[in-house]
Amino acid sequence: MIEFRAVTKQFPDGTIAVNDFSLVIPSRKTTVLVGSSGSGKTTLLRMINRMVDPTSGTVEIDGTDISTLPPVKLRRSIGYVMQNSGLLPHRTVIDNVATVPLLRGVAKKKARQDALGLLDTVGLPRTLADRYPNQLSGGQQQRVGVARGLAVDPNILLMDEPFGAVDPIVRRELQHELIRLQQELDKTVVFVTHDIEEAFLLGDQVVILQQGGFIAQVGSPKQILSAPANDFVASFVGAERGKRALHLETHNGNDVLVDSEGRIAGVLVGSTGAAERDPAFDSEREAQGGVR
Ligand SMILES: Nc1ncnc2c1ncn2[C@@H]1O[C@H](COP(=O)(O)OP(=O)(O)OP(=O)(O)O)[C@@H](O)[C@H]1O
Repeated sequence: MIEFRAVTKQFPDGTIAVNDFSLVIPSRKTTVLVGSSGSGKTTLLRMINRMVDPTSGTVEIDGTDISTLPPVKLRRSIGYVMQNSGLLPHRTVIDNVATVPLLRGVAKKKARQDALGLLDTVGLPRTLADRYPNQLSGGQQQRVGVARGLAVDPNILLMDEPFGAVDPIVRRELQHELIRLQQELDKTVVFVTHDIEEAFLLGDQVVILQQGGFIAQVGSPKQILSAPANDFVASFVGAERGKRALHLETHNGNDVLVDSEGRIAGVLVGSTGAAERDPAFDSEREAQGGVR
């Protein structure tokens, strides 16, 4: 469990990025921080691995105040995946994935072997192992980024807009891969996005933020969709804009996210998942123009 207790971050230029923020992030679930640009999402994420330290307040992991832990050691024990994959351009795929384990002293042969296994995990063919990042598609690069984030077998995986730079179809593929991975790996995932649809698809817990890291609402997608806490949340969810208004429907016993034009955006995490394998569901999706 990760806990923020009354955390404030003021940068040296006086900007208060996060003001008196408190939140419990449960273990082995996906928590999504969603909000518009500048609401403090990245700052909050980076406080979990001490890339940023709070000005006041504490961040705890499993009851330990992380300000008492050495930052580099902490950082190397937590997976971090960022937008544009953050891969080192002059290193091959396999070397990128193995970087942190090597830094932590894992033998070269084992680090390489483990890295090949991680390519399997994220659905990349091993034949890509010796390519350089610029020889991969954007989606493949992001998968390598996820493999690298998983390379130290972390309990916690931080993801900062990891799918923000890829086209919508690849983005949807990566989102579904992440749902699959999460069912398999059972990590505590903290995911940042400005896309509410992505937040609802991936999050067990969704945190809607306003400027200064002010929590407009926190809850499961179902709770937020069925009872937006205030006008801000309602308009963020799209309830008042009409066009992209999201709502829940039940299909084959699953909670399905549907937009105002009747298109199915996906099956909510925590649903049984049966609909994704149900041919009836596929034909229904096709009839509605498919998953976007
Ligand atoms: N190093 C810094 N120095 C000064 N101000 C900063 C610094 N980093 C972030 N900020 C400011 O803190 C606020 C929150 O920034 P942050 O990057 O956490 O927001 P965000 O929600 O992740 O935004 P985005 O979606 O655009 O990435 C913004 O006003 C930003 O300009």
